[in-house]
Amino acid sequence: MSLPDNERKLTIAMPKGRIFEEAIAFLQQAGLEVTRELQDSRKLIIPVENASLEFILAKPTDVPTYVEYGVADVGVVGKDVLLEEERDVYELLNLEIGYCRMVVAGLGDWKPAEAPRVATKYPRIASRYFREQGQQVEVIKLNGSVELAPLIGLADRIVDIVSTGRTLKENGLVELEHICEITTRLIANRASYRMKSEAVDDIAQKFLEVVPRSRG
Ligand SMILES: Nc1ncnc2c1ncn2[C@@H]1O[C@H](COP(=O)(O)OP(=O)(O)OP(=O)(O)O)[C@@H](O)[C@H]1O
Ligand SMILES: O=P(O)(O)OC[C@H]1O[C@H](OP(=O)(O)OP(=O)(O)O)[C@H](O)[C@@H]1O
Repeated sequence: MSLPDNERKLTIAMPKGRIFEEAIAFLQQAGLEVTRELQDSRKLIIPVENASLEFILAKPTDVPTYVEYGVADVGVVGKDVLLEEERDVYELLNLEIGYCRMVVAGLGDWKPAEAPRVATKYPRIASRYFREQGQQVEVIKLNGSVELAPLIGLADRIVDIVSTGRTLKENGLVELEHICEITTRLIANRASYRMKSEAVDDIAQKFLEVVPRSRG
């Protein structure tokens, strides 16, 4: 028995930006049809005819929002965003791409301050981490160029993502504490997971077969 269209068609939220190309390569390896339109155009909604699929291209931090509200059934997003946004979604699979790590960093001669201030794009992750460490700090939210903060005296430490380590090094900062490893995840809307279980399982299964190849 074939399912009605609204139970088969799956909307996938994809993150624009840094992990887009790696995520697209992952989709291709999983056998999904990746059209020129998805790769090259400025369109934000890209249907895949014949495949009962539709992609929406979102800012990475918004992917869990689209999925929580069910306007996307599934989404591809970094663990950092999931930890920070705390959206009510299912985390289905670790795709093991987009590897980076979340760290505490500071100047090489860093010493504990009397009124410690931590600058970050990730205030929830930072607050949770220092609370768990039993340390009282003031967390200052920035939207980018976080490494600037200790250099100009806004904060004594930062919580940020490191991948090559180049940004820290070129700004005279060092990694002080490791918070967690970050990779890209497949997430699902809770209702879609039940109502469109066949289509969601199909994607998850296809992705699962690619994971061992992305490891390493
Ligand atoms: N070196 C890195 N720095 C930041 N994010 C990285 C890095 N390596 C992998 N990632 C992943 O890429 C995602 C961020 O992508 P991107 O920088 O395009 O998003 P953004 O932070 O919304 O962009 P913008 O810089 O425009 O605000 C993160 O959620 C993370 O999982
Ligand atoms: O270890 P690296 O390979 O140097 O990468 C880490 C840098 O990349 C990210 O910044 P991004 O380029 O997204 O710019 P932003 O500072 O505006 O967030 C992150 O916040 C670090 O600053």
